Amino acid sequence: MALAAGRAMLMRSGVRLGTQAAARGGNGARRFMNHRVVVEPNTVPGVAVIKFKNPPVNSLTLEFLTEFVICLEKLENDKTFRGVVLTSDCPGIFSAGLDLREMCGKNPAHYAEYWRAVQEMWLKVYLSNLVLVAAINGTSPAGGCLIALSCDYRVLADNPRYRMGLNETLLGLVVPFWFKDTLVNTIGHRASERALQLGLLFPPAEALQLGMVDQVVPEDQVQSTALSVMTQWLAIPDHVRQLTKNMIRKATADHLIKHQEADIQNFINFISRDSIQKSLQVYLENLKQKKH
Ligand SMILES: CC/C=C\CC/C=C/CC(=O)SCCNC(=O)CCNC(=O)[C@H](O)C(C)(C)COP(=O)(O)OP(=O)(O)OC[C@H]1O[C@@H](n2cnc3c(N)ncnc32)[C@H](O)[C@@H]1OP(=O)(O)O
Repeated sequence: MALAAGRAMLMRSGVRLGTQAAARGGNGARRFMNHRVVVEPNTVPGVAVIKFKNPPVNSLTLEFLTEFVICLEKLENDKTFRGVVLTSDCPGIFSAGLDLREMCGKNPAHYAEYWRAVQEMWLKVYLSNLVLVAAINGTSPAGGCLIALSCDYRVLADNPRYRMGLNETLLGLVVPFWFKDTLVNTIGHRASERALQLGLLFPPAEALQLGMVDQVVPEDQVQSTALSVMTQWLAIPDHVRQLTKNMIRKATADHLIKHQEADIQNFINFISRDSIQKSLQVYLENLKQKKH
């Protein structure tokens, strides 16, 4: 249903589905390209690399979210793939999180469509049958951090400029319960309480200490490390690993699935408030100002 809506949206925006450019790379591997998400089968059999390519900062626009979900779905349905590495094609930035312009100055119907796309993306990543390893080669606040937290394993580049965390309170936003649940499941209750209230963004050493990431490695080794970790995960038969993953994650996902419509309505009510719109505009303005 969501996929169908996404396809319709992409058709409206002029993106042709089923006609991804396919080219052969130097090693003979096929390389699929959408506009904003690039999928590269890798040298590790059964593993694809998804590169986020939505410059300048890989913000999670409606179109990006739709392409990303369709890509994951295609890989899941193609039985030659068992694992995916998620990484970024934008230097220094994994993802800047939800696109602030999607949440500013729009109408309730747009907010509903956008929030449903955010929910569907999270459910798709969180419950994926594939092994997902995040190769975090840049900063990843808020929604960007959520994507990484929803993977099975996280490798972060050792660069003190790269920060990770759920910083929603710094934007005047209340973190959705399923963002919170994902963080609590990863770093525990007490650490989440502090991180979420203060909107903390952690440098690599602290992210590692908290358990927000599993490994910190030199920047030029992020993808190769993610691929070698993948080999270990793929040594486990898919069906037992998938059933185990589902058993662990189902309750968290079901919480959103059960309250999906109420969560959309809550988002619309919250984001439409004048005070929230004002603080998002100020935040965007501050991002612009810091350049001058
Ligand atoms: C009930 C629930 C209600 C609400 C829940 C809503 C949940 C929201 C979760 C989120 O994900 S909110 C988004 C949080 N993201 C951030 O706070 C990141 C903001 N961006 C930055 O801190 C920086 O841009 C950066 C560190 C990612 C990159 O810095 P730098 O390389 O210096 O680039 P610029 O800052 O110059 O940015 C370039 C360009 O991109 C625009 N931009 C940046 N982030 C976003 C974004 N998230 N959405 C839309 N646009 C973004 C920025 O404004 C610049 O645009 P110009 O037009 O000025 O070039």
